[in-house]
Order: sequence, then structure tokens, then C-alpha cells
Amino acid sequence: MLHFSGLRAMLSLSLNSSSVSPPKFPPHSSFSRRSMRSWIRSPCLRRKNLGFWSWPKAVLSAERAVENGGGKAEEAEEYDAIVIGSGIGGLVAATQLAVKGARVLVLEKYVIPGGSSGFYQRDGFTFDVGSSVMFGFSEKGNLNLITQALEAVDCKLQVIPDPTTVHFHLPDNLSVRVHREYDMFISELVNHFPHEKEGIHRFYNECWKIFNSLNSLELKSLEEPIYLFGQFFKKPVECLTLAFYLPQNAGDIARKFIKDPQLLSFIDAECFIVSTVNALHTPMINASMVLCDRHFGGINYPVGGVGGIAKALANGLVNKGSKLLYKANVTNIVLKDGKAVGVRLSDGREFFAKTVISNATRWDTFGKLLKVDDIPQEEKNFQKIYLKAPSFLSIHMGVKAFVLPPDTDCHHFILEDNWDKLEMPYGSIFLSIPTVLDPSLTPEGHHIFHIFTTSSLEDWQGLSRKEYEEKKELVADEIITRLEKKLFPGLKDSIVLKEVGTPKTHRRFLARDSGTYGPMPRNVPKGLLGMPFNTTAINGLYCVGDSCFPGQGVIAVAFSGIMCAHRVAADLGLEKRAPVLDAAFLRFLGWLRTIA
Ligand SMILES: NC(=O)c1ccc[n+]([C@@H]2O[C@H](COP(=O)([O-])OP(=O)(O)OC[C@H]3O[C@@H](n4cnc5c(N)ncnc54)[C@H](O)[C@@H]3O)[C@@H](O)[C@H]2O)c1
Ligand SMILES: CC(C)=CCC/C(C)=C/C=C/C(C)=C/C=C/C(C)=C/C=C/C=C(C)/C=C/C=C(C)/C=C/C=C(\C)CCC=C(C)C
Repeated sequence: MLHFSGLRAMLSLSLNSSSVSPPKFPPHSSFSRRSMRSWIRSPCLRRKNLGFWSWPKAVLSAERAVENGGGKAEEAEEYDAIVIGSGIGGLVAATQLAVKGARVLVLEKYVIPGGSSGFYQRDGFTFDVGSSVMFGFSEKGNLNLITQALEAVDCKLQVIPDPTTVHFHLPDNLSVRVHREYDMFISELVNHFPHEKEGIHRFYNECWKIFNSLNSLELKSLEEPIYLFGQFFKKPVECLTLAFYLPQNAGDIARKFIKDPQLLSFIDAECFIVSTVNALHTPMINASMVLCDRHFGGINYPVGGVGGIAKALANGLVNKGSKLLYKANVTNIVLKDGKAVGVRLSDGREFFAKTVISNATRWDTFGKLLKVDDIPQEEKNFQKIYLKAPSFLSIHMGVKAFVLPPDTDCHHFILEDNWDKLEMPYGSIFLSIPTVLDPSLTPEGHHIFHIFTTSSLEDWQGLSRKEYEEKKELVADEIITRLEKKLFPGLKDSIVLKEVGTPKTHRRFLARDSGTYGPMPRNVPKGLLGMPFNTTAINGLYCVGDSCFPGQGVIAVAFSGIMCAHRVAADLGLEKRAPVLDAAFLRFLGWLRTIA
């Protein structure tokens, strides 16, 4: 049997013997902050971007989507695939399958699509439920998976480039702006750590090596051997580079080049904002993806809000002849002779399909939807390696515009005085002000503050209704006070609207076990090696979303959707497949996960 360290040594050898081409990027661009701001504010864009009530034509309103997508699905019909949940993971899997000719039915518990990438409106303010930081949404390369997913259903959304991915406010008054222009970011970092100039270049260059390899591949299912071997044949150096880094973490690689503890803590913060764990626990491939895409394609915000992505995909799905049913709460996955053949809803309706894809988390899928005496060994292994990442306390606020100093950035990460608090509940604060980019999200003279901080369900359990409401107010007030002290004097007086969500809110509205935002390694992981792909131990049942490879993040779940659709299409006979090779290869991948 091939031992893990042997495999790693073999890959290392083959990498060293074949010369890895130097990074093609970082790019040098003449992009200027001022020119972008004036472009954003150009009357031409304003005329087109007027927010929610003037979505691009292809996007349905929530109400119309319910009417059009839902209501018409017949229980007697048999579909090629049923998708449980319309998060970005589920929608990408569904639309990709629909484009390949499959008949798909998406069942969503809530009244609009998008899950944690959805939106809601109050008093003229349009809030993103979750992230406002969109990776993979550019016009360039192979990794713009959100753009590609939309294009597949003939959709294109107008976007606004963000000049600064995030502005870090860290202990010892370390303030770092991650500029869209790579050179500007690197020189700002080198200014803070001149003695680590070489280490900084070498660490980020290592990230570019991985990013460039990823960006050179056509991304499809890593569980489909004909495709994967084809990629190895066409791009051997790039594939071996990725295989080499697959079991590695960003923190170990940073430590090869960097010694300064404060700079290593900065790299921890860089990883934490996308993985909720430090760099030693963050897979190097994931870190490279986000640390480079923000400079390659850049972070781009969809005009009118993030909710437009899910709405456009939902609309595209219906236009391709598939169906989407809202207020459809799946409670059971129906098995026949051990194979997933359909689902049962809380109102008793049943739908049947050749395959079932769950966009619910793996904990929900195997803990609640699948009624079996014992969960499959593969899932036990997954739960042994990964636990549920914490949920968030989120505060959505409408504020008066006076509170924003000129040139405030859109996204901020605040860790005030102590690096040790990075991973503690409420230790750090995330803040997005999407109206810096798109003023159409609020009534004139206002901004949106979306504040979030990690929090776990346990902290909110066992309280009476009154205690729960009081605690929400108290905790939110503490967070707002911290922000007021650090960055925005007068913040409290500027608030015109405030809504506080807890892990219970996330659990209720997103149907996520404990309100979790995905898996987090229990111990130091072997990079991405332990992450399950889309197939499961149950014949006909697939998973998609953030508890599948490569994990949390909108672009990550979009990739999971693309991979899932490819594997399912192959199993449905809509893509090439080699059954004997498949069985052997899936067994090999299963074995690889056991050594993680
Ligand atoms: N702050 C951030 O950066 C941020 C915020 C939000 C989301 N995100 C990213 O989005 C990712 C999640 O995307 P995703 O696609 O995996 O999942 P998701 O949670 O966004 O979507 C799952 C959908 O499935 C639906 N659902 C669940 N169980 C169901 C059932 N039994 N019946 C019917 N519908 C059901 C939910 O209502 C939801 O709409 C997160 O990991 C996160 O990284 C990031
Ligand atoms: C299989 C075998 C054995 C071998 C093979 C080899 C190969 C070829 C491999 C390959 C691989 C691949 C392709 C991979 C891929 C990957 C990917 C794509 C990944 C991705 C990732 C992504 C991510 C992770 C992302 C994330 C993001 C996030 C989470 C975000 C978030 C955000 C936030 C939170 C915001 C912040 C805010 C403030 C600050 C305010």
C-alpha cells in the first residue's frame, strides 16, 4: 500500500525534476483608485444600476420566482435530479445539470433563493444576508466560477470593482489595506515589515504558483477519472503542483519563509477571514485561491446586491426548462433498496428522481434527512476530522451617511488589542459597507453597516424569549461600541435601522445545523485531503455546498456545484464515463481521505 509520506515524497520529486514555470502573475496594472471611484459614480452606471426595483431583465423578483418556479411541479413526474436547497452550491449544480440536458427540480424551504447568499429588504434598505465579498466574479481566467455559472444560463450581471478587498485594523495599530493592485498591497506590507521583504515575496509567490496552476485547468469533477487523467495529460506540471500542495496548509508554508511573529499573525488573520481558522489550519490551495484572485480578477460587487446572483441563477434554471419550488421543506430522503430515489416534504408531498443532491450541510443530510439506523462510515470519518465551524452574530444596520469618514473602504476586519482573541467568539469584528460601492442599496444619505462576529449556538440556548432579546441587544451594543471607539465616532447616533441575528437565526432561516457556516478541522488537517467530494456512500445521493471539497465560501461552493453536476451528469449518461475505472478511482479517493 502506498503510504502517505511516500506519496508526498514522490510528488515532491516529480515537481523538483520537472521545472515549475515561474508565476505569470502578479499583474502590474495601471489601475487607479480614483479612476475607479469616478467610474462607479458615473451617471451612466447610476442610470442602469438603480437597485432592486430595476434588476437586469433576466432576474425574477422573489414573488415572480415563487409563482413561476414553483407550484407547477407534479408529484408524478420523474426528474433526473432533485436538488434539496437553493444555496449557491445547489443552484450551480442544478443549472449546470439543466444546461447538460437534465430535468432538475430544486426544492427550497424558504421563499427566495440563495440561502446564505440571499438578501432581504427593510424600509428601502437592501441587505445581503451573508458575504458581500465576491471572489470568482471577474471576466478573466478559468477561476471566475460565479461569472461562468451565470453565463451558462445566459446571464450576466453588472458588477462594481472593489479597490480594496479588506482593510485590516489589527493589534499594535497595524493597519493594512489589501489593495486590488498586487504591487500596492505588497509594498504596503513591506513598509510595515521591511526586514521580511524577501519572506513576503516568497510566501505570496508560492500562492501565485498554485493559483496559476488552478487557473490553467478546466475545472470539473475531481471524482471523474476520464476528465482528471485528461487534465494530467494536458497540464502535467500544474496538476502535480496541485497534488503536491493538496495535503499542505498555509501556516506551514508561511513559516518556511517568514520569521516575524507579528507578520505570521497577519497571515493568520488573512486566512481567518475566509476560513474562521488560523493559517496552520487553512489548506494552502484555498488560501492561494483567495489571496491571489482578489488581485487577479479582483473582488467585484453585483449591482443591486449579492442576492442578484441567486435570483439570476434561479431564473436561468427555469428558463432552461427545469423547476424550482419554494416553501418546500424536505424532511426525508426516500431510499429504495438502499438507493436514494426521491424526497418527502413536511406537507407530505413526495417527488422522485434518478438522483438526489443535497445542498443541506452533511450534518443535516446524514443526521436529519436520511433516516437510517447508522450513518455511513465515510460520514463518521468526516465528522471525526471536521467539526461544525462557529456561526455568526450579525447586525444589519442602516446608518446616516455623516458617520463615514471620506474614503472609507467597503470591508473591514477589526481585532483591537490582542492577537490571542483572533479565534475567540466575539474576538474580532467583520464589517461590510456595500453602499460604499453601490449607493442604490439605501435611501439617499444613508449607508448599510453589516457587522458580524463569530458566535456559537450554545451561547444562545436555554434562554427565555425575553432573556434572548435582552442578550441580543446587549451583545450587539458591545460590538457597536467597539466599532464606535475604533473607527466610527458617533456611530450609535447615526443608526436608523438595526436587526440582530444570532446562530439561532441562521439555523432557522438557512436550515443549517447549529447555524454553522461549514466544516472546520478538529486538529491540524492534511490540507484538503480529508474533504469529501460530492458522491456519498448512499447510491444515488450526492452532496453539494460548503461541507464538500473545497469548503466554505461562495466561490468554493460554486466549484462544488460544478464538480457535482459533472459527476452526476456522468452517472446519468449525459457525460463520458468509464464505470470500471470509476469504481476503482472512487475507492482510491476514499482511501486517500482515510489517511487525512
Ligand atoms: N460572511 C460570509 O462570507 C458568508 C456569508 C454567507 C454565506 N457565505 C458562504 O456561502 C456558503 C454556503 O453556501 P451553500 O450553497 O453551501 O449553502 P446555503 O446555506 O447558502 O444554502 C442552503 C439552502 O438550502 C436550503 N435548505 C436546507 N435544508 C433544506 C431542506 N431540508 N429542504 C429544503 N431546503 C433546504 C436552505 O434554506 C438554503 O437556502 C457558506 O459556506 C459561506 O462560505 C459566506
Ligand atoms: C484528486 C487527486 C488525488 C489529485 C488531483 C490533483 C489536482 C488536479 C487537484 C486539483 C485541485 C483543484 C482544482 C482545486 C480547486 C480548488 C478551489 C477552486 C478552491 C477554492 C477555494 C475558495 C475558497 C476557500 C474561498 C473562500 C472564501 C470565503 C470563505 C470568503 C469569505 C469572505 C468573508 C467572510 C468576507 C470577509 C468580510 C469582511 C472582512 C468584512
